[in-house]
Amino acid sequence: MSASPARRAASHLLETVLEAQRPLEEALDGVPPMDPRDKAAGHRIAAAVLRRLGSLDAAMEPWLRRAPPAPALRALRIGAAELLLLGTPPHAAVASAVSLAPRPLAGLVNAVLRRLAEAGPAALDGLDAERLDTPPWLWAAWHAAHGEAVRPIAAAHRVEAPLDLSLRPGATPPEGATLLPTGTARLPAGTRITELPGFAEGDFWAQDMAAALPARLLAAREGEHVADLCAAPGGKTAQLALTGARVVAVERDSVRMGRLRENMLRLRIAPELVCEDMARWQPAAPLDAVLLDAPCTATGTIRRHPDLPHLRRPKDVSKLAQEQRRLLHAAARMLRPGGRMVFATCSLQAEEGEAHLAALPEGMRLDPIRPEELPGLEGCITPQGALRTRPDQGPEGGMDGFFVMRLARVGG
Ligand SMILES: C[S@@+](CC[C@H](N)C(=O)[O-])C[C@H]1O[C@@H](n2cnc3c(N)ncnc32)[C@H](O)[C@@H]1O
Repeated sequence: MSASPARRAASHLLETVLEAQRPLEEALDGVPPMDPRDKAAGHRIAAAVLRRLGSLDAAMEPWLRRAPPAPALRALRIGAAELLLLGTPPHAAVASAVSLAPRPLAGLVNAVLRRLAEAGPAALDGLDAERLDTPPWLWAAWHAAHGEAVRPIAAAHRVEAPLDLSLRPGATPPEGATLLPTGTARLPAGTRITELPGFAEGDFWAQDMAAALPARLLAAREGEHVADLCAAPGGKTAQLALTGARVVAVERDSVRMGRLRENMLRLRIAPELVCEDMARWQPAAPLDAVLLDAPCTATGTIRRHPDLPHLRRPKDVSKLAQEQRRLLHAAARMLRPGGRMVFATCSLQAEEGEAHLAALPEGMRLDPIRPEELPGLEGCITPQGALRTRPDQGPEGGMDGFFVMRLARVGG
């Protein structure tokens, strides 16, 4: 038996993420041409392995004397995920994993997976899944930042996020969607946005419920001159432009700017586009408001990107936090007296969030977020008036982890 295209795709994805240390999205682009359904099935298997890697390895450990070579380990992990998490019939899961393994190691893969098939999903019982599936440095950082919530945060990462949509004003939510109190329409995980009626017409775009909050908190008004300073792929640009404000979208990466352009075309929005490092860009006149959705480790989006815990390192956090400070200061210089800024990161790391409150740019003060601005999420407002969301919070299905603070330039 030769391995199915879906399992070969899964193996390629795992090799690219875990061994080559490249992002899953990039790995997906590199999958050899195949039926899209096979590719989607391979993606689903690889994502399950990445989400539960520690647990799967722990479940197999009793039958492994030492770590097998990488190709055999990949086959074992794929087989284990299918047996323990994805409900694949045992004979198919074992046989296909065996066919993925290099010849001399096929016997080992067969022996281990047969034992695992006998145990079934109960092989995961009693394991400390939250800890096993979270790199220790992230666990420690989240424990320091969020206390006992570290465990529910880790548990939330086991589940794929729903598809959240931001709607164009006046658009009807797609059938079957739940309308959340903040205005986001929520559909089950795995829903394909491009297949929803209204997609081509630009009635909505994908945007996590928490990701829709920063632009709302900026409260741009018709006629105001506003910049979205780290704009691609443009979810927040769309929100700002649909208020009637005059929006300029600044993005440094030309490929990502191309995606933003396409999204704006579909949504029938025409902001001004500037492809440049925002720290070098100067508006023609001081601005009324800026949104700075700064580059970050994105650890608040692990439910959507299960590769992140395997790719990020502690040094990335400090490097990005430093870059965020640089951009924060540059953004502050663009505002008129009285002008507003919303700073956001989709990170759970305090260094990329709460720590910035202690070092505001000169001439800027905190403009505390008020509970009445966020009905249903009042508990996510920090004592200082910033917003902290976590994946274990919010309505059924959770939300991404974001830090958001609103600042105002003194005077005016
Ligand atoms: C968190 S993403 C923005 C997501 C976007 N705001 C949205 O809602 O769709 C950060 C973006 O900032 C861009 N970026 C990073 N550094 C930048 C800089 N110095 N100037 C402009 N854009 C930058 C990245 O290429 C990336 O597209």
